[in-house]
Amino acid sequence: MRPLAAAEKRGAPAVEVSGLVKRYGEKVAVDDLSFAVPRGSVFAILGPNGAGKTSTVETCEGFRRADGGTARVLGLDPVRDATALRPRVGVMLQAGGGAYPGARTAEMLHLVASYSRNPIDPGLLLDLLGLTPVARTTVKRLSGGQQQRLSLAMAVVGRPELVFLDEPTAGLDPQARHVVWQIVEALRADGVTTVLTTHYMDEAERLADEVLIIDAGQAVAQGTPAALTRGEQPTLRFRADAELDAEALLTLTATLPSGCVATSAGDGGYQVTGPPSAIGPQLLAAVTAWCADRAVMPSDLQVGRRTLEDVFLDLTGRELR
Ligand SMILES: Nc1ncnc2c1ncn2[C@@H]1O[C@H](COP(=O)(O)OP(=O)(O)OP(=O)(O)O)[C@@H](O)[C@H]1O
Repeated sequence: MRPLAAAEKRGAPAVEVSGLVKRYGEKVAVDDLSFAVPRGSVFAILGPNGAGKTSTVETCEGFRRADGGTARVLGLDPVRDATALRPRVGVMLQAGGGAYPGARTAEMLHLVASYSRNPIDPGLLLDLLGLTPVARTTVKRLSGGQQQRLSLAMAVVGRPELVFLDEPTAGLDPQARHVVWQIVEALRADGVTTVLTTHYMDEAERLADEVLIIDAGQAVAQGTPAALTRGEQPTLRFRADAELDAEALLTLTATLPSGCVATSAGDGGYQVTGPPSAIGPQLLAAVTAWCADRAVMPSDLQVGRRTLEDVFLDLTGRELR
């Protein structure tokens, strides 16, 4: 058995980033970012396009050098100790990169598996990820989604201790997304640490033990999804098949229990906020009665806590996508 590294003995984080700075010329992509990923956890880095997610993980993967601060991975330096880290860390690059275009799918996965002492059965992974029908197809002929799934298989086949997944489900169909989620859950059950980047809030909420929200290279919030979305104000949300202008929203507000206010949430969506005691059956009845009076059909009606997207909007005034 491999002797335990000193960092493991101390229960040190799997990844520890401290004051990280990454620049491209004048552009500061990562701006004094610090976070720690506990071993065995799923850690999601969430942020809009260009927030600095890929720059951060690629620095941790040893593909980029930090311009300031430090990144420690399994207690080691990702650039200097790259050789020692390679068998212990799985990497899934953005958009499914990393496979040789001329290799066949199964051949590629067997090759990666051959670098590991105790790999997962490649055939099993191909099956699980729906790649068996294209096992003999060359990588360059795979669809984008198939390349992405192969890239995930390559990241996990060697039973790494830590996996970096850069937007693992971007562009995948719902069924493939669920398979990816199941794999991440299986990794966690096996004690593997996963760091993933995403701009899907539902993915982060479903998978992550801890979420770091970044914007313009800086951390804007960090915590468990439950802690981040534990809003002071529960909210009722709905969509309507007709536009509700400011005047309509005022008349709706006037019919609601005291303290409740109806506002537009943009994009055909509306929300009612108010004191927690008022967000209940009476409110629901008042909203639907008002809609019925005006022959407005409400849809996607839900009462609940804030989503990570709401948190992000509150923090930055911008949408997550
Ligand atoms: N090689 C590069 N050269 C110049 N600028 C870069 C380079 N890579 C990234 N950037 C810039 O750095 C910023 C952060 O990019 P990065 O890819 O890390 O963000 P991201 O959060 O992963 O975005 P996305 O969700 O679009 O993948 C962006 O403004 C991007 O344009």
